[in-house]
Amino acid sequence: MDPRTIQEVVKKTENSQVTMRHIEGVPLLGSTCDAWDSIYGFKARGDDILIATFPKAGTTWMQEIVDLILLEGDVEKSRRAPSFIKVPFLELIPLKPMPSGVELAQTMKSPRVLKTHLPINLLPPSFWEKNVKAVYVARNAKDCMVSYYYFQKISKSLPDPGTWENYFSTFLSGDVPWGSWFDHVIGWGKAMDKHQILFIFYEDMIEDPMREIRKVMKFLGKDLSEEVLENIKYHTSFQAMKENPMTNFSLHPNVDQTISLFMRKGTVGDWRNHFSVAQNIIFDEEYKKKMEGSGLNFRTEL
Ligand SMILES: Nc1ncnc2c1ncn2[C@@H]1O[C@H](COP(=O)(O)OS(=O)(=O)O)[C@@H](OP(=O)(O)O)[C@H]1O
Repeated sequence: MDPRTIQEVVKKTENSQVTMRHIEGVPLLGSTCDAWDSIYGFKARGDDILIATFPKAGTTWMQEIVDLILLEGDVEKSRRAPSFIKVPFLELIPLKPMPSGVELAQTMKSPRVLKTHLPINLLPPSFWEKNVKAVYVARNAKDCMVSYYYFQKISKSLPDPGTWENYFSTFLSGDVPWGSWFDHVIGWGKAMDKHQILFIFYEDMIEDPMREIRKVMKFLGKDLSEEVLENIKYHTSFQAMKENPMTNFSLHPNVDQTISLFMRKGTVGDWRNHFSVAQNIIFDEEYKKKMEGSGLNFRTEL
């Protein structure tokens, strides 16, 4: 990316105010709400591949895996641009001169890989009209909460998370950008019956990345050699992505990594270092109520 573009956005961001509003009861960034008609009216193509997640569930990791599968393991080509440019973020409206997700997607050749954090009920209908394949990555809520807390501290596009104590309640009540983790995973989980959705757990990716990469490969209709798959696994490991400027967000104008890194820990169970005993009890009670009958089994440790 042109360094002048980055500087321009950094300056504007410093003076901008983050606002949140609602679309159908879901809290979203004000800029997304302002542009809602163009986002909801987005024209998907039949060969698009959608990566859908609740924030911090492993989106960037899956983006790299999908990109490398499509490129049949060509690492050089995968470094053609930062992950947030090569995979347009559908509902994101960054400050000018950065293009919006929709604008970026419209200029791209097929097959496009697209990112969204939208809950299923807000997804532009053209995705299902065109029978687009979607990979949904789900991560347990406790680790998502911790990861999101740190990300809200470093992202200038998101509201400040406040104290951990306050954030715990805010997250649990679903008052964070993109709303309730519970509604998100349950909604996308149910949609598996009707649409081409591959549901992948972050915890499974940590446990056995090769197994999960193979699932994605098959879903995308590819057949790659063991050697290529090993290479993809290596280049999408936490360490490799942490060192790669194209994936570690060091080139992102709205993320200040002096407080915390984007590639922060990449583990299962970091919530134990943040949840108090009381918070854990409150969380588990709420979780039981909300997730009963969902058929989804999340692991909070391996
Ligand atoms: N390769 C790999 N292996 C393991 N973990 C990884 C990997 N890549 C990203 N991550 C971790 O994913 C978290 C960021 O999530 P997202 O990419 O979904 O963020 S975002 O919502 O798109 O901003 C964030 O989690 P935390 O470390 O727990 O904060 C990243 O470290």
